[in-house]
Amino acid sequence: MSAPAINALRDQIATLGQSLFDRGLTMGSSGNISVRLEDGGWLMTPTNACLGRLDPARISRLDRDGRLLDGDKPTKEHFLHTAMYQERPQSGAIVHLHSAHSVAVSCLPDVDPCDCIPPLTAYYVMRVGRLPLVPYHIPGDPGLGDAVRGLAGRHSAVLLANHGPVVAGKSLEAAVYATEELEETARLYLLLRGQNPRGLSPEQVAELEARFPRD
Ligand SMILES: O=C(O)[C@@H](O)C(=O)COP(=O)(O)O
Ligand SMILES: [Zn+2]
Repeated sequence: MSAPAINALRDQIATLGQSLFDRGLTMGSSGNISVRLEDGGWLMTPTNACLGRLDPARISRLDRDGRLLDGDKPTKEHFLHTAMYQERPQSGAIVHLHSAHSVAVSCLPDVDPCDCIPPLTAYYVMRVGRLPLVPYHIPGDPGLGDAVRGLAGRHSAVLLANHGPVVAGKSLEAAVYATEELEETARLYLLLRGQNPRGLSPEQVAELEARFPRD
């Protein structure tokens, strides 16, 4: 991959990171973003960086073995990102946020750990699908990578208990769109709690999955 192409990806991470941060989808220095490179390595946001103020030149570049090639020290969740990529060869980017409504759902005592949010809307099914809950781990625990590895082959998005969403997409733009859709649907789910909302039927979900296959 040429240096200009890698620099364009660095710029895109900074632009979309700022967009997410400016809309309050993650706070402070929370969240991290990565993009897979053609040589098998990755760009990852540095640890303790604010997604709203990323310097493209300081974004970490790792080789296929996870060694830092340039930029600052990568996110402490690099284990989590690389585990998800290993299970999802079709995915080109991953976004992890502390988006409030998704985090709120991740703290509820009664969510279905196999699927935390019901299929309320068509777009949610098209972009996210079934959302499993990953048991709580301390941030940066390599065990989080192992826990995600068992799920990521079948799910492009997972919800870390008492923490937040991790969403993969074919491209960075696709991963950001899916993360936004997840956050909006988490908000709807919380708005509708206690009202026995009518979700989509299994037949309606199956039709959407056949017509609009996810990555
Ligand atoms: O919650 C955490 O500590 C991490 O998952 C996170 O969101 C930010 O960590 P860094 O990417 O290492 O800054
Ligand atoms: Zn986090």
